[in-house]
Amino acid sequence: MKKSLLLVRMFRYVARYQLKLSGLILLALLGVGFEVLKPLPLKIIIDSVLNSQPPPALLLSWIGDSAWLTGKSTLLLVCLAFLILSAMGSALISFLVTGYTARLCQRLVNDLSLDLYAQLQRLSVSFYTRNKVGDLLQRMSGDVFVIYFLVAQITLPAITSLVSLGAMFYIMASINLTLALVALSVVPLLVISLAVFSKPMEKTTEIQYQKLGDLSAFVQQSLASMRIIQAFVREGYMRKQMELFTSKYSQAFQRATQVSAGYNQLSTLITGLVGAVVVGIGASQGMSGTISAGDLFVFLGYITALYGPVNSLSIAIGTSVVITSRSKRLFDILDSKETVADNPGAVAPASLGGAIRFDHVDFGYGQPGQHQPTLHNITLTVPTGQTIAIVGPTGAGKSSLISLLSRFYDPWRGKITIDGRDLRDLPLHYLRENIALVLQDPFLFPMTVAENIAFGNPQATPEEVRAAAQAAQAHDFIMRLPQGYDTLIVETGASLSGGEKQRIALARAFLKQAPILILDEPTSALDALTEAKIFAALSRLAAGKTVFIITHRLSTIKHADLIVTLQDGAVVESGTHQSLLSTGKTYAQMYNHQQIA
Ligand SMILES: Nc1ncnc2c1ncn2[C@@H]1O[C@H](COP(=O)(O)OP(=O)(O)OP(=O)(O)O)[C@@H](O)[C@H]1O
Repeated sequence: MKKSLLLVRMFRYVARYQLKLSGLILLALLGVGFEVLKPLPLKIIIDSVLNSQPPPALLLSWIGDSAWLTGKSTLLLVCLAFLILSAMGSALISFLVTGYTARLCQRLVNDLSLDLYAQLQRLSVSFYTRNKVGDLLQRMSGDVFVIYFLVAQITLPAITSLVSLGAMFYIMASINLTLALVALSVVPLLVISLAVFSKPMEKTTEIQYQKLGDLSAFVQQSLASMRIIQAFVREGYMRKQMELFTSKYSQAFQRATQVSAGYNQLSTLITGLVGAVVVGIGASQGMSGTISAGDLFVFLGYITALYGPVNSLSIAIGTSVVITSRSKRLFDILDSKETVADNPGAVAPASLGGAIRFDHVDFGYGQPGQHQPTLHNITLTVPTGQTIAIVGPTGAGKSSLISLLSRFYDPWRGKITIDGRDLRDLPLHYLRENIALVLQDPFLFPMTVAENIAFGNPQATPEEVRAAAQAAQAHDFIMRLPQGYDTLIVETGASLSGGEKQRIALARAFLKQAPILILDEPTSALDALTEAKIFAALSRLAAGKTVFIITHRLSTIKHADLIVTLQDGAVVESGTHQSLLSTGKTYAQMYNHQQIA
Protein backbone atom coordinates (compact mmCIF):
# COMPACT_ATOMS: atom_id res chain seq x y z
CA MET A 1 0.00 0.00 0.00
CA LYS A 2 1.19 3.52 -0.80
CA LYS A 3 2.55 5.17 2.32
CA SER A 4 0.48 8.33 1.82
CA LEU A 5 -2.65 6.18 1.95
CA LEU A 6 -1.70 4.99 5.42
CA LEU A 7 -2.36 8.45 6.84
CA VAL A 8 -5.62 8.70 4.91
CA ARG A 9 -6.69 5.42 6.46
CA MET A 10 -5.66 6.64 9.87
CA PHE A 11 -7.88 9.68 9.26
CA ARG A 12 -10.86 7.36 8.93
CA TYR A 13 -10.59 6.77 12.67
CA VAL A 14 -10.47 10.51 13.27
CA ALA A 15 -13.48 11.02 10.96
CA ARG A 16 -15.64 9.06 13.41
CA TYR A 17 -15.37 12.06 15.69
CA GLN A 18 -15.67 14.73 13.00
CA LEU A 19 -18.13 16.82 15.02
CA LYS A 20 -15.89 16.88 18.08
CA LEU A 21 -12.83 17.53 15.92
CA SER A 22 -14.60 20.38 14.12
CA GLY A 23 -15.50 21.95 17.49
CA LEU A 24 -11.91 21.58 18.61
CA ILE A 25 -10.60 23.18 15.41
CA LEU A 26 -13.04 26.11 15.75
CA LEU A 27 -11.93 26.65 19.33
CA ALA A 28 -8.27 26.52 18.31
CA LEU A 29 -8.98 29.00 15.49
CA LEU A 30 -10.53 31.38 18.00
CA GLY A 31 -7.21 31.22 19.85
CA VAL A 32 -5.43 31.95 16.55
CA GLY A 33 -7.64 35.05 16.17
CA PHE A 34 -6.45 36.41 19.52
CA GLU A 35 -2.81 35.70 18.64
CA VAL A 36 -3.00 37.30 15.20
CA LEU A 37 -4.71 40.45 16.49
CA LYS A 38 -2.27 40.84 19.41
CA PRO A 39 0.13 43.36 17.75
CA LEU A 40 -2.72 45.59 16.47
CA PRO A 41 -3.53 47.40 19.78
CA LEU A 42 0.20 48.09 20.13
CA LYS A 43 0.23 49.61 16.62
CA ILE A 44 -2.69 51.86 17.64
CA ILE A 45 -0.93 52.86 20.85
CA ILE A 46 2.27 53.72 18.91
CA ASP A 47 0.60 55.47 15.94
CA SER A 48 -2.51 57.06 17.46
CA VAL A 49 -1.81 57.40 21.21
CA LEU A 50 1.91 58.18 21.25
CA ASN A 51 1.82 59.84 17.79
CA SER A 52 -0.94 61.72 16.03
CA GLN A 53 -2.21 59.39 13.31
CA PRO A 54 -5.98 58.79 13.24
CA PRO A 55 -7.15 55.43 14.59
CA PRO A 56 -7.70 52.75 11.89
CA ALA A 57 -11.01 53.04 10.06
CA LEU A 58 -12.10 49.57 11.19
CA LEU A 59 -11.73 50.54 14.83
CA LEU A 60 -13.65 53.76 14.24
CA SER A 61 -16.51 51.80 12.71
CA TRP A 62 -16.64 49.72 15.93
CA ILE A 63 -16.28 52.37 18.60
CA GLY A 64 -17.72 55.37 16.73
CA ASP A 65 -15.83 58.49 15.79
CA SER A 66 -16.98 61.05 18.36
CA ALA A 67 -14.11 63.17 19.69
CA TRP A 68 -14.54 61.74 23.18
CA LEU A 69 -14.29 58.16 21.99
CA THR A 70 -11.29 58.80 19.77
CA GLY A 71 -9.53 60.75 22.54
CA LYS A 72 -6.11 59.35 23.33
CA SER A 73 -7.04 58.20 26.86
CA THR A 74 -10.11 56.30 25.64
CA LEU A 75 -8.12 54.75 22.82
CA LEU A 76 -5.44 53.68 25.26
CA LEU A 77 -8.11 52.16 27.52
CA VAL A 78 -9.74 50.33 24.59
CA CYS A 79 -6.34 48.95 23.50
CA LEU A 80 -5.43 47.91 27.04
CA ALA A 81 -8.84 46.27 27.50
CA PHE A 82 -8.26 44.32 24.28
CA LEU A 83 -4.79 43.28 25.39
CA ILE A 84 -6.12 42.07 28.75
CA LEU A 85 -9.08 40.30 27.16
CA SER A 86 -6.90 38.64 24.52
CA ALA A 87 -4.42 37.46 27.17
CA MET A 88 -7.25 35.95 29.22
CA GLY A 89 -8.97 34.56 26.11
CA SER A 90 -5.75 33.01 24.81
CA ALA A 91 -5.03 31.38 28.17
CA LEU A 92 -8.58 30.00 28.52
CA ILE A 93 -8.70 28.72 24.95
CA SER A 94 -5.28 27.13 25.17
CA PHE A 95 -6.39 25.40 28.41
CA LEU A 96 -9.60 24.13 26.80
CA VAL A 97 -7.89 23.05 23.56
CA THR A 98 -5.25 21.06 25.48
CA GLY A 99 -7.92 19.31 27.57
CA TYR A 100 -10.26 18.52 24.66
CA THR A 101 -7.38 17.37 22.47
CA ALA A 102 -6.20 14.96 25.15
CA ARG A 103 -9.72 13.62 25.62
CA LEU A 104 -10.38 13.17 21.90
CA CYS A 105 -6.97 11.66 21.24
CA GLN A 106 -7.33 9.19 24.08
CA ARG A 107 -10.62 8.01 22.59
CA LEU A 108 -8.92 7.57 19.23
CA VAL A 109 -6.08 5.61 20.80
CA ASN A 110 -8.65 3.42 22.57
CA ASP A 111 -10.59 2.80 19.33
CA LEU A 112 -7.44 1.87 17.45
CA SER A 113 -6.22 -0.35 20.30
CA LEU A 114 -9.54 -2.18 20.40
CA ASP A 115 -9.51 -2.74 16.63
CA LEU A 116 -5.95 -4.04 16.82
CA TYR A 117 -6.85 -6.29 19.73
CA ALA A 118 -9.89 -7.66 17.88
CA GLN A 119 -7.74 -8.34 14.81
CA LEU A 120 -5.06 -10.01 16.94
CA GLN A 121 -7.76 -12.29 18.30
CA ARG A 122 -8.74 -13.23 14.74
CA LEU A 123 -5.20 -13.94 13.57
CA SER A 124 -4.11 -17.52 13.30
CA VAL A 125 -1.42 -19.35 15.22
CA SER A 126 0.93 -19.03 12.23
CA PHE A 127 0.87 -15.23 12.64
CA TYR A 128 2.03 -15.64 16.23
CA THR A 129 4.72 -18.09 15.16
CA ARG A 130 6.04 -15.44 12.76
CA ASN A 131 5.73 -12.36 14.98
CA LYS A 132 7.40 -11.88 18.33
CA VAL A 133 5.09 -11.12 21.25
CA GLY A 134 7.34 -8.30 22.51
CA ASP A 135 7.26 -6.58 19.14
CA LEU A 136 3.46 -6.87 19.02
CA LEU A 137 3.31 -5.42 22.54
CA GLN A 138 5.43 -2.51 21.36
CA ARG A 139 3.01 -1.88 18.50
CA MET A 140 -0.02 -2.12 20.79
CA SER A 141 1.37 0.10 23.53
CA GLY A 142 3.70 2.46 21.63
CA ASP A 143 2.92 2.72 17.93
CA VAL A 144 -0.79 3.02 18.64
CA PHE A 145 -0.11 6.60 19.79
CA VAL A 146 0.47 7.63 16.17
CA ILE A 147 -3.21 8.53 16.06
CA TYR A 148 -2.62 10.88 18.97
CA PHE A 149 0.20 12.56 17.03
CA LEU A 150 -1.98 12.67 13.93
CA VAL A 151 -4.45 14.94 15.72
CA ALA A 152 -2.35 16.73 18.33
CA GLN A 153 0.86 17.26 16.37
CA ILE A 154 -0.31 17.26 12.77
CA THR A 155 -3.97 18.07 12.07
CA LEU A 156 -4.58 20.78 14.67
CA PRO A 157 -1.20 22.55 14.36
CA ALA A 158 -1.33 22.35 10.55
CA ILE A 159 -4.78 23.92 10.34
CA THR A 160 -4.15 26.60 12.95
CA SER A 161 -0.69 27.36 11.49
CA LEU A 162 -2.02 27.70 7.95
CA VAL A 163 -4.88 29.94 9.09
CA SER A 164 -2.62 32.12 11.22
CA LEU A 165 -0.03 32.29 8.40
CA GLY A 166 -2.82 33.30 6.00
CA ALA A 167 -4.19 35.91 8.40
CA MET A 168 -0.74 37.31 9.17
CA PHE A 169 0.13 37.39 5.48
CA TYR A 170 -3.14 39.19 4.75
CA ILE A 171 -2.43 41.86 7.38
CA MET A 172 1.24 42.15 6.35
CA ALA A 173 0.31 42.35 2.67
CA SER A 174 -2.16 45.13 3.43
CA ILE A 175 0.72 47.00 5.10
CA ASN A 176 3.51 46.18 2.60
CA LEU A 177 3.11 43.54 -0.10
CA THR A 178 6.82 43.21 -0.98
CA LEU A 179 7.83 42.58 2.59
CA ALA A 180 4.97 40.14 3.04
CA LEU A 181 6.13 38.16 -0.01
CA VAL A 182 9.71 38.04 1.27
CA ALA A 183 8.41 36.75 4.60
CA LEU A 184 6.34 34.09 2.85
CA SER A 185 9.32 32.84 0.82
CA VAL A 186 10.07 30.72 3.89
CA VAL A 187 7.32 28.29 2.85
CA PRO A 188 8.77 27.04 -0.51
CA LEU A 189 12.22 26.84 1.07
CA LEU A 190 10.83 24.59 3.79
CA VAL A 191 9.07 22.43 1.22
CA ILE A 192 12.38 21.93 -0.62
CA SER A 193 14.22 20.99 2.57
CA LEU A 194 11.45 18.52 3.44
CA ALA A 195 11.67 16.96 -0.01
CA VAL A 196 15.37 16.35 0.63
CA PHE A 197 14.87 14.95 4.12
CA SER A 198 11.60 13.04 3.91
CA LYS A 199 12.97 9.73 2.49
CA PRO A 200 15.89 9.42 4.94
CA MET A 201 13.56 10.40 7.83
CA GLU A 202 11.04 7.77 6.80
CA LYS A 203 13.66 5.02 6.40
CA THR A 204 15.55 5.75 9.63
CA THR A 205 12.31 5.93 11.63
CA GLU A 206 11.14 2.62 10.21
CA ILE A 207 14.43 0.99 11.21
CA GLN A 208 14.32 2.65 14.64
CA TYR A 209 10.92 1.17 15.46
CA GLN A 210 11.86 -2.24 14.04
CA LYS A 211 14.85 -2.31 16.39
CA LEU A 212 12.66 -1.14 19.28
CA GLY A 213 10.30 -4.02 18.50
CA ASP A 214 13.23 -6.49 18.52
CA LEU A 215 14.43 -5.09 21.84
CA SER A 216 10.95 -5.33 23.39
CA ALA A 217 10.63 -8.90 22.14
CA PHE A 218 13.97 -9.83 23.70
CA VAL A 219 13.07 -8.22 27.04
CA GLN A 220 9.69 -9.91 27.06
CA GLN A 221 11.22 -13.32 26.35
CA SER A 222 13.94 -12.81 28.97
CA LEU A 223 11.43 -11.84 31.64
CA ALA A 224 9.31 -14.88 30.83
CA SER A 225 12.33 -17.20 31.10
CA MET A 226 14.23 -15.59 33.99
CA ARG A 227 14.20 -18.82 36.01
CA ILE A 228 15.89 -20.75 33.22
CA ILE A 229 18.46 -17.98 32.75
CA GLN A 230 19.24 -18.04 36.47
CA ALA A 231 19.23 -21.85 36.68
CA PHE A 232 21.71 -22.13 33.81
CA VAL A 233 23.71 -19.18 35.15
CA ARG A 234 23.45 -17.45 31.77
CA GLU A 235 22.92 -13.95 33.15
CA GLY A 236 26.20 -12.75 31.61
CA TYR A 237 25.37 -14.18 28.20
CA MET A 238 21.87 -12.71 28.26
CA ARG A 239 23.25 -9.34 29.38
CA LYS A 240 25.55 -9.39 26.33
CA GLN A 241 22.55 -10.19 24.13
CA MET A 242 20.70 -7.34 25.78
CA GLU A 243 23.66 -5.05 25.06
CA LEU A 244 23.52 -6.11 21.44
CA PHE A 245 19.82 -5.34 21.12
CA THR A 246 20.11 -2.03 22.99
CA SER A 247 23.15 -0.95 20.98
CA LYS A 248 21.37 -1.78 17.71
CA TYR A 249 18.37 0.21 18.90
CA SER A 250 20.57 3.11 20.12
CA GLN A 251 22.34 3.28 16.75
CA ALA A 252 19.02 3.29 14.91
CA PHE A 253 17.62 5.85 17.35
CA GLN A 254 20.66 8.10 16.92
CA ARG A 255 20.52 7.87 13.15
CA ALA A 256 16.79 8.71 13.10
CA THR A 257 17.26 11.54 15.61
CA GLN A 258 20.19 12.97 13.64
CA VAL A 259 18.23 13.00 10.41
CA SER A 260 15.18 14.58 12.14
CA ALA A 261 17.40 17.08 13.91
CA GLY A 262 19.05 17.91 10.56
CA TYR A 263 15.66 18.71 9.09
CA ASN A 264 14.55 20.69 12.17
CA GLN A 265 17.77 22.70 12.29
CA LEU A 266 17.64 23.42 8.57
CA SER A 267 14.05 24.68 8.88
CA THR A 268 15.00 26.79 11.91
CA LEU A 269 17.90 28.21 9.92
CA ILE A 270 15.71 28.99 6.91
CA THR A 271 13.10 30.71 9.12
CA GLY A 272 15.79 32.67 10.95
CA LEU A 273 17.51 33.81 7.75
CA VAL A 274 14.28 34.87 6.07
CA GLY A 275 13.28 36.67 9.30
CA ALA A 276 16.58 38.57 9.28
CA VAL A 277 16.08 39.62 5.63
CA VAL A 278 12.55 40.86 6.42
CA VAL A 279 13.74 42.76 9.48
CA GLY A 280 16.51 44.38 7.38
CA ILE A 281 14.21 45.44 4.54
CA GLY A 282 11.45 46.51 6.95
CA ALA A 283 13.78 48.60 9.10
CA SER A 284 15.27 50.38 6.08
CA GLN A 285 11.74 51.12 4.77
CA GLY A 286 10.82 52.39 8.24
CA MET A 287 13.86 54.67 8.23
CA SER A 288 12.88 56.08 4.85
CA GLY A 289 9.36 56.68 6.18
CA THR A 290 7.63 54.26 3.75
CA ILE A 291 5.89 52.55 6.65
CA SER A 292 4.83 53.97 10.02
CA ALA A 293 6.53 53.03 13.28
CA GLY A 294 3.34 51.23 14.33
CA ASP A 295 3.16 49.27 11.07
CA LEU A 296 6.83 48.36 11.37
CA PHE A 297 6.10 47.21 14.91
CA VAL A 298 3.25 45.02 13.65
CA PHE A 299 5.54 43.67 10.96
CA LEU A 300 8.35 42.89 13.33
CA GLY A 301 5.84 41.33 15.72
CA TYR A 302 4.57 39.09 12.92
CA ILE A 303 8.04 38.17 11.75
CA THR A 304 8.77 36.74 15.19
CA ALA A 305 5.26 35.32 15.45
CA LEU A 306 5.60 33.83 11.96
CA TYR A 307 8.25 31.50 13.28
CA GLY A 308 5.68 29.76 15.56
CA PRO A 309 3.23 28.55 12.88
CA VAL A 310 5.98 27.94 10.32
CA ASN A 311 7.85 25.88 12.85
CA SER A 312 4.79 23.89 13.92
CA LEU A 313 3.95 23.39 10.26
CA SER A 314 7.41 21.97 9.60
CA ILE A 315 7.17 19.81 12.75
CA ALA A 316 3.72 18.65 11.59
CA ILE A 317 5.14 17.67 8.20
CA GLY A 318 8.15 15.96 9.81
CA THR A 319 5.89 14.10 12.25
CA SER A 320 3.64 12.96 9.42
CA VAL A 321 6.67 11.32 7.80
CA VAL A 322 7.64 9.64 11.06
CA ILE A 323 4.17 8.40 11.89
CA THR A 324 3.70 7.00 8.39
CA SER A 325 6.37 4.40 9.18
CA ARG A 326 4.84 3.68 12.55
CA SER A 327 1.31 3.48 11.10
CA LYS A 328 2.60 0.85 8.70
CA ARG A 329 3.49 -1.34 11.69
CA LEU A 330 -0.15 -1.10 12.81
CA PHE A 331 -1.69 -1.66 9.40
CA ASP A 332 0.57 -4.69 8.94
CA ILE A 333 -1.48 -6.21 11.76
CA LEU A 334 -4.83 -4.81 10.70
CA ASP A 335 -4.32 -5.94 7.09
CA SER A 336 -2.87 -9.33 7.87
CA LYS A 337 -4.74 -12.04 6.03
CA GLU A 338 -3.37 -14.73 8.31
CA THR A 339 -6.80 -15.38 9.67
CA VAL A 340 -8.58 -18.70 9.59
CA ALA A 341 -11.32 -18.07 7.06
CA ASP A 342 -14.62 -19.91 6.91
CA ASN A 343 -15.87 -21.12 3.56
CA PRO A 344 -18.49 -18.82 2.07
CA GLY A 345 -21.90 -19.82 3.35
CA ALA A 346 -20.56 -21.50 6.49
CA VAL A 347 -23.53 -22.08 8.77
CA ALA A 348 -23.90 -23.47 12.26
CA PRO A 349 -26.05 -26.61 12.45
CA ALA A 350 -28.71 -26.88 15.17
CA SER A 351 -26.52 -29.30 17.08
CA LEU A 352 -23.20 -31.06 16.72
CA GLY A 353 -22.78 -34.78 17.25
CA GLY A 354 -19.04 -35.23 17.15
CA ALA A 355 -18.35 -37.89 14.46
CA ILE A 356 -14.94 -36.93 13.13
CA ARG A 357 -13.15 -37.98 9.98
CA PHE A 358 -9.68 -37.12 8.72
CA ASP A 359 -9.82 -37.73 5.00
CA HIS A 360 -6.39 -38.09 3.33
CA VAL A 361 -5.01 -35.14 5.25
CA ASP A 362 -1.56 -33.73 4.49
CA PHE A 363 -0.30 -30.89 6.64
CA GLY A 364 2.90 -28.98 7.31
CA TYR A 365 4.02 -25.71 8.85
CA GLY A 366 4.63 -23.22 6.08
CA GLN A 367 3.84 -23.48 2.40
CA PRO A 368 3.25 -26.76 0.53
CA GLY A 369 6.15 -27.32 -1.86
CA GLN A 370 8.47 -25.02 0.10
CA HIS A 371 8.38 -26.87 3.43
CA GLN A 372 8.38 -30.48 4.49
CA PRO A 373 4.98 -31.92 5.45
CA THR A 374 4.50 -32.83 9.12
CA LEU A 375 1.52 -35.13 8.56
CA HIS A 376 1.09 -37.41 5.53
CA ASN A 377 -2.09 -38.85 4.19
CA ILE A 378 -3.90 -39.18 7.53
CA THR A 379 -7.20 -41.00 7.27
CA LEU A 380 -9.11 -41.67 10.47
CA THR A 381 -12.74 -42.21 11.38
CA VAL A 382 -13.98 -41.58 14.91
CA PRO A 383 -17.69 -42.17 15.54
CA THR A 384 -19.58 -39.89 17.94
CA GLY A 385 -18.98 -40.63 21.61
CA GLN A 386 -15.82 -42.63 21.12
CA THR A 387 -12.47 -42.08 22.76
CA ILE A 388 -9.46 -42.11 20.48
CA ALA A 389 -5.92 -42.14 21.81
CA ILE A 390 -3.08 -40.80 19.69
CA VAL A 391 0.27 -42.23 20.64
CA GLY A 392 3.70 -42.30 19.13
CA PRO A 393 7.26 -41.13 19.61
CA THR A 394 8.05 -37.54 20.37
CA GLY A 395 7.85 -35.30 17.32
CA ALA A 396 5.65 -37.81 15.46
CA GLY A 397 2.99 -35.15 14.81
CA LYS A 398 0.41 -35.90 17.54
CA SER A 399 -0.10 -32.28 18.68
CA SER A 400 -0.07 -31.13 15.07
CA LEU A 401 -2.86 -33.59 14.27
CA ILE A 402 -5.17 -32.37 17.01
CA SER A 403 -4.36 -28.70 16.33
CA LEU A 404 -6.11 -29.18 12.98
CA LEU A 405 -9.35 -30.06 14.78
CA SER A 406 -9.65 -26.60 16.35
CA ARG A 407 -8.51 -25.14 13.03
CA PHE A 408 -5.40 -23.52 14.47
CA TYR A 409 -4.17 -24.54 11.03
CA ASP A 410 -5.88 -25.92 7.94
CA PRO A 411 -4.68 -29.02 6.09
CA TRP A 412 -2.59 -28.63 2.96
CA ARG A 413 -4.59 -31.33 1.30
CA GLY A 414 -7.59 -33.49 2.17
CA LYS A 415 -10.27 -32.50 4.63
CA ILE A 416 -11.50 -33.00 8.15
CA THR A 417 -15.21 -33.39 8.75
CA ILE A 418 -17.49 -33.31 11.77
CA ASP A 419 -20.80 -35.10 11.25
CA GLY A 420 -19.92 -35.17 7.55
CA ARG A 421 -19.38 -31.37 7.28
CA ASP A 422 -16.01 -29.95 6.35
CA LEU A 423 -14.66 -27.97 9.32
CA ARG A 424 -14.34 -24.98 6.99
CA ASP A 425 -18.10 -25.09 6.40
CA LEU A 426 -18.74 -24.42 10.08
CA PRO A 427 -18.35 -20.91 11.50
CA LEU A 428 -15.04 -20.90 13.35
CA HIS A 429 -16.46 -19.61 16.63
CA TYR A 430 -19.16 -22.30 16.50
CA LEU A 431 -16.58 -25.03 15.90
CA ARG A 432 -14.42 -23.87 18.78
CA GLU A 433 -17.40 -23.44 21.10
CA ASN A 434 -17.98 -27.16 20.60
CA ILE A 435 -14.47 -28.22 21.49
CA ALA A 436 -12.96 -28.29 24.97
CA LEU A 437 -9.21 -28.31 24.90
CA VAL A 438 -6.39 -29.01 27.32
CA LEU A 439 -3.01 -28.14 25.86
CA GLN A 440 0.33 -29.63 26.78
CA ASP A 441 1.34 -26.42 28.50
CA PRO A 442 -1.67 -25.41 30.61
CA PHE A 443 -2.02 -21.65 30.54
CA LEU A 444 -3.60 -19.89 33.48
CA PHE A 445 -4.78 -16.29 33.43
CA PRO A 446 -4.04 -13.79 36.19
CA MET A 447 -7.60 -14.17 37.49
CA THR A 448 -9.08 -16.11 40.41
CA VAL A 449 -9.05 -19.91 40.39
CA ALA A 450 -12.83 -19.94 39.87
CA GLU A 451 -12.59 -17.52 36.93
CA ASN A 452 -9.86 -19.63 35.37
CA ILE A 453 -12.01 -22.74 35.60
CA ALA A 454 -15.09 -20.94 34.29
CA PHE A 455 -13.14 -19.29 31.45
CA GLY A 456 -14.92 -21.34 28.76
CA ASN A 457 -18.28 -21.27 30.54
CA PRO A 458 -18.67 -17.96 32.39
CA GLN A 459 -22.33 -18.70 33.21
CA ALA A 460 -21.36 -21.73 35.31
CA THR A 461 -22.59 -21.67 38.92
CA PRO A 462 -20.10 -22.00 41.81
CA GLU A 463 -21.43 -25.54 42.34
CA GLU A 464 -20.66 -26.47 38.72
CA VAL A 465 -17.17 -24.98 39.03
CA ARG A 466 -16.65 -27.01 42.17
CA ALA A 467 -17.94 -30.22 40.54
CA ALA A 468 -15.55 -29.74 37.58
CA ALA A 469 -12.67 -29.16 39.98
CA GLN A 470 -13.59 -32.31 41.90
CA ALA A 471 -13.62 -34.36 38.70
CA ALA A 472 -10.19 -32.98 37.84
CA GLN A 473 -8.90 -33.85 41.35
CA ALA A 474 -8.28 -30.15 41.93
CA HIS A 475 -10.84 -29.33 44.62
CA ASP A 476 -8.73 -30.40 47.62
CA PHE A 477 -5.65 -28.40 46.73
CA ILE A 478 -7.79 -25.39 45.75
CA MET A 479 -9.39 -25.44 49.21
CA ARG A 480 -5.91 -25.32 50.72
CA LEU A 481 -5.11 -22.10 48.81
CA PRO A 482 -5.37 -18.89 50.92
CA GLN A 483 -8.73 -17.78 49.48
CA GLY A 484 -9.85 -21.12 48.02
CA TYR A 485 -11.60 -20.61 44.68
CA ASP A 486 -11.20 -16.84 45.05
CA THR A 487 -7.40 -17.04 45.20
CA LEU A 488 -5.88 -14.81 42.58
CA ILE A 489 -3.50 -16.72 40.34
CA VAL A 490 -0.30 -14.84 39.68
CA GLU A 491 0.82 -14.41 36.09
CA THR A 492 0.94 -17.73 34.16
CA GLY A 493 0.25 -19.60 37.40
CA ALA A 494 3.84 -19.29 38.58
CA SER A 495 2.84 -19.97 42.19
CA LEU A 496 1.26 -23.36 41.36
CA SER A 497 2.92 -26.67 40.67
CA GLY A 498 2.83 -28.11 37.16
CA GLY A 499 0.32 -30.78 38.26
CA GLU A 500 -1.91 -28.18 39.94
CA LYS A 501 -1.97 -26.09 36.79
CA GLN A 502 -2.81 -29.15 34.72
CA ARG A 503 -5.72 -30.01 37.00
CA ILE A 504 -7.17 -26.47 36.77
CA ALA A 505 -6.85 -26.67 32.99
CA LEU A 506 -8.64 -30.04 33.06
CA ALA A 507 -11.42 -28.63 35.26
CA ARG A 508 -11.78 -25.78 32.75
CA ALA A 509 -12.21 -28.27 29.91
CA PHE A 510 -14.64 -30.46 31.89
CA LEU A 511 -16.78 -27.43 32.77
CA LYS A 512 -17.10 -26.36 29.16
CA GLN A 513 -19.29 -29.41 28.48
CA ALA A 514 -18.50 -29.46 24.79
CA PRO A 515 -19.32 -32.53 22.65
CA ILE A 516 -15.66 -32.85 21.63
CA LEU A 517 -12.89 -33.05 24.20
CA ILE A 518 -9.24 -32.81 23.21
CA LEU A 519 -6.60 -33.59 25.79
CA ASP A 520 -2.92 -33.19 24.89
CA GLU A 521 -0.92 -34.98 27.58
CA PRO A 522 -3.29 -33.67 30.24
CA THR A 523 -1.83 -35.62 33.14
CA SER A 524 1.87 -35.73 32.28
CA ALA A 525 2.77 -33.86 35.50
CA LEU A 526 0.58 -35.98 37.80
CA ASP A 527 1.34 -38.97 39.98
CA ALA A 528 -0.10 -42.32 38.93
CA LEU A 529 -2.85 -42.37 41.61
CA THR A 530 -4.19 -38.88 40.82
CA GLU A 531 -3.97 -39.72 37.14
CA ALA A 532 -6.02 -42.89 37.63
CA LYS A 533 -8.70 -40.92 39.55
CA ILE A 534 -8.88 -38.34 36.78
CA PHE A 535 -9.26 -41.00 34.10
CA ALA A 536 -12.04 -42.62 36.14
CA ALA A 537 -13.82 -39.24 36.29
CA LEU A 538 -13.10 -38.71 32.61
CA SER A 539 -14.78 -41.94 31.54
CA ARG A 540 -17.89 -40.77 33.44
CA LEU A 541 -17.79 -37.18 32.12
CA ALA A 542 -16.95 -38.23 28.59
CA ALA A 543 -20.06 -40.36 28.12
CA GLY A 544 -21.52 -39.39 24.75
CA LYS A 545 -18.58 -37.10 23.92
CA THR A 546 -15.89 -37.68 21.33
CA VAL A 547 -12.55 -37.58 23.09
CA PHE A 548 -9.08 -37.22 21.56
CA ILE A 549 -6.32 -37.92 23.99
CA ILE A 550 -2.59 -37.76 23.46
CA THR A 551 -0.46 -39.45 26.04
CA HIS A 552 2.89 -41.11 26.46
CA ARG A 553 1.60 -43.18 29.43
CA LEU A 554 0.03 -46.02 27.55
CA SER A 555 -1.47 -47.66 30.64
CA THR A 556 -3.98 -44.79 30.85
CA ILE A 557 -5.55 -45.40 27.47
CA LYS A 558 -6.00 -49.16 27.51
CA HIS A 559 -9.77 -48.68 27.44
CA ALA A 560 -9.82 -46.23 24.54
CA ASP A 561 -12.16 -47.26 21.70
CA LEU A 562 -9.39 -46.65 19.19
CA ILE A 563 -5.66 -46.23 19.55
CA VAL A 564 -3.75 -44.67 16.67
CA THR A 565 0.03 -44.85 16.49
CA LEU A 566 1.72 -42.02 14.62
CA GLN A 567 5.29 -42.20 13.43
CA ASP A 568 7.04 -39.57 11.30
CA GLY A 569 3.72 -37.92 10.58
CA ALA A 570 1.94 -41.03 9.32
CA VAL A 571 -0.51 -43.47 10.89
CA VAL A 572 1.42 -46.71 11.22
CA GLU A 573 -1.25 -48.72 13.02
CA SER A 574 -4.63 -48.35 14.69
CA GLY A 575 -6.95 -50.57 16.69
CA THR A 576 -7.85 -51.42 20.27
CA HIS A 577 -5.27 -52.02 22.98
CA GLN A 578 -5.62 -55.80 22.68
CA SER A 579 -5.52 -55.88 18.90
CA LEU A 580 -2.42 -53.68 18.77
CA LEU A 581 -0.68 -55.69 21.47
CA SER A 582 -1.25 -58.83 19.46
CA THR A 583 0.48 -57.37 16.39
CA GLY A 584 3.74 -56.93 18.35
CA LYS A 585 4.51 -53.76 16.37
CA THR A 586 5.29 -50.18 17.49
CA TYR A 587 2.48 -49.81 20.05
CA ALA A 588 3.13 -53.23 21.56
CA GLN A 589 6.84 -52.50 21.81
CA MET A 590 6.24 -49.12 23.48
CA TYR A 591 3.68 -50.61 25.87
CA ASN A 592 5.85 -53.57 26.83
CA HIS A 593 8.84 -51.29 27.32
CA GLN A 594 6.82 -49.11 29.74
CA GLN A 595 5.60 -52.19 31.64
CA ILE A 596 9.19 -53.29 32.23
CA ALA A 597 10.31 -49.77 33.13
N1 LIG B 1 4.69 -24.15 15.00
C1 LIG B 1 5.51 -24.99 14.38
N2 LIG B 1 6.23 -24.56 13.34
C2 LIG B 1 7.05 -25.40 12.68
N3 LIG B 1 7.23 -26.70 13.00
C3 LIG B 1 6.53 -27.18 14.05
C4 LIG B 1 5.65 -26.35 14.79
N4 LIG B 1 5.09 -27.12 15.77
C5 LIG B 1 5.62 -28.35 15.65
N5 LIG B 1 6.47 -28.40 14.61
C6 LIG B 1 7.22 -29.56 14.13
O1 LIG B 1 6.28 -30.54 13.74
C7 LIG B 1 6.72 -31.82 14.11
C8 LIG B 1 5.64 -32.53 14.93
O2 LIG B 1 5.48 -31.83 16.14
P1 LIG B 1 4.33 -32.19 17.17
O3 LIG B 1 4.38 -31.21 18.28
O4 LIG B 1 3.07 -32.35 16.44
O5 LIG B 1 4.83 -33.62 17.68
P2 LIG B 1 4.29 -34.48 18.88
O6 LIG B 1 4.12 -35.87 18.35
O7 LIG B 1 3.11 -33.86 19.52
O8 LIG B 1 5.54 -34.41 19.86
P3 LIG B 1 5.62 -34.54 21.45
O9 LIG B 1 5.24 -35.93 21.82
O10 LIG B 1 7.04 -34.27 21.72
O11 LIG B 1 4.70 -33.50 22.00
C9 LIG B 1 8.01 -31.65 14.87
O12 LIG B 1 9.07 -31.93 13.96
C10 LIG B 1 8.02 -30.19 15.24
O13 LIG B 1 9.32 -29.68 15.26
